[in-house]
Amino acid sequence: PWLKNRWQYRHIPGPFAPPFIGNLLPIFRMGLHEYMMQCRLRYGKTFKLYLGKSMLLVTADPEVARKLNYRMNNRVIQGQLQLNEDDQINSQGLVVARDERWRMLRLAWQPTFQSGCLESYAELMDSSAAQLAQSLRAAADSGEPVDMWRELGRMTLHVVGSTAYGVDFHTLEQDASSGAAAEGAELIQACQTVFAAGSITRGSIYILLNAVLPAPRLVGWAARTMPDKRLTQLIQARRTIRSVSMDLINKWRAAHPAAASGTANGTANGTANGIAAAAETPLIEEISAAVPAAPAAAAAAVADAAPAGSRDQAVDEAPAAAAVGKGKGEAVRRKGAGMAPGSFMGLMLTARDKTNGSALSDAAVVAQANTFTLAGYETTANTLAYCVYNIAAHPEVQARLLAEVDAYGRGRKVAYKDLDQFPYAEAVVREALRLYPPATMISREVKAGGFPLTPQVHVPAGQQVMSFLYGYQRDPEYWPAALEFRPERWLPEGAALAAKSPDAWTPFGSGARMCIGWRFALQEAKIALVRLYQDQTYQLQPGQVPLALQQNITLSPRNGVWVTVVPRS
Ligand code: HEM
Repeated sequence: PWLKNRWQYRHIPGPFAPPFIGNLLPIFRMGLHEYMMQCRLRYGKTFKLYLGKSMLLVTADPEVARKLNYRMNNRVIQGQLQLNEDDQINSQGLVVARDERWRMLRLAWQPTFQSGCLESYAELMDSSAAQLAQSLRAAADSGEPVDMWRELGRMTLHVVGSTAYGVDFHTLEQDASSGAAAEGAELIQACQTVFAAGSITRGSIYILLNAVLPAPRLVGWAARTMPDKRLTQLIQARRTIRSVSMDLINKWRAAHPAAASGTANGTANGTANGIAAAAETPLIEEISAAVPAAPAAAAAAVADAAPAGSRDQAVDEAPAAAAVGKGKGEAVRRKGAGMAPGSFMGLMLTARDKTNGSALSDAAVVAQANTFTLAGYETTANTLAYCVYNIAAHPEVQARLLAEVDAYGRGRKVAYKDLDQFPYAEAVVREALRLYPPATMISREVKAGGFPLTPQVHVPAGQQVMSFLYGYQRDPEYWPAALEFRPERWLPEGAALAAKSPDAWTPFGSGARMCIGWRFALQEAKIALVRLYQDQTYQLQPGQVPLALQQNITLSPRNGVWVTVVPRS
């Protein structure tokens, strides 16, 4: 395939790539996102590069990316090491699922993100943000610098616990040395490890070998037999997250005995924290007996949803660059069927495949919960950390944000009905997502019929194409003052700085497979910004401008965002 690829795509420009290692050396040196940016500048909007032995076909043209994302529904998850049952479990999550299975899962997830639910999450998000602000107050008193990236991660995980599962993950407690707070700290550590250790450049040597050597089984065998430190940490971290998910299933079953009684392993067999027990729990097991009907609200919501994959639905939902600042999502304020916070697990456990009536196995439910926990943790924490960094680095932005926050009222809860009162905070979030998109590129597998990547190159079915959104979101062809942090470009007054293409801002992807949590994330970020700036500001520790970035699974601050917390008078 290596030789065939090189021949077949010889007309697509790209850097010289030696066999096996491909372009890994410069990628190691400057990071994948920066290297791809260089390729974009040197070779144009369509190029190829080699991530070890695998070729990446890349488009940095937002219009081509839109066509690709709307037409293709599967993504390729590259070079996964198959180590243990956690890999089998995680391959069933919504991010990885394909075709009909993905469609079924997407429908099952959807009610969680409808307006009715988002409304009920607002209070929980507000409470988590207020708790974080309160805990940062202690840092203000002591004058000790804090890493806002990590602090914000404590909050985003707290929000996942309360909104999706109706539990307190205890990640916001000040003293994490024992009890539930220590378990919360363990969960945070596990999430951080998954994101840090899963990358080619910073992860286990076996992840690198798997990218380079054309012998995945051999590498898999060696990794299982002689795991290195990073891999051992990764395996342990995944086990921790899975245990928490399993514990949440058990808790749900214990709290809903009537609904759970119909399930094969519907007994609450967790220990106090579930972490020890879950490792022994037989996970890969189908729910065989009659399954209770989905909760009425969920069923109604699923029935109402447009068929996933339809272009209309995606267009309706997509937060296109051009639309922002005008209607600001009236469409997304449609009232959905209200689900109580914490219903995610119930939705998953009672979801059924319409085609054959089967329920999700426990493994599949664990996979969805793992996905929610991880997706809800890292991306939003990164986004908010980029906001804090940029606000601190731009005094004029901070002044305007503070004016908006003060106009609402210091110490006041941020209510869902008032979210329209923070256009500037929203502009800050959108601008941070433009310059620092946590996902720098997204993948699609070309389906039958192929895809016209350029007028000369028709990509055949099965091939992966990446949309390099980090590239076009920073491209002066689409953005005036492209590399400047200018939130006003998202407001009517900043029309001269607005995007020149409605497709040039896609931090959440696009098409039917677009991020399912985008409204959740924007809402959380906005509420958090208001709360965090009500009583304090954050001053950057010296030496952090420009911010050092690194591309692991997400684009994250390489050394965190270190600030001193300054109380407001
Ligand atoms: C600022 C925060 C976030 C960013 C920047 C982000 C970005 C993305 C992107 C770029 C994709 C791929 C879209 C595509 O392929 O077209 C994605 C998918 C996904 N995101 Fe997010 N995301 C964020 C927050 C969240 C949250 C809070 C959740 C909720 C739990 C979430 C859950 C997911 C899931 C499940 C998918 C896969 C959807 C599918 O394949 O159908 N994300 N996200």
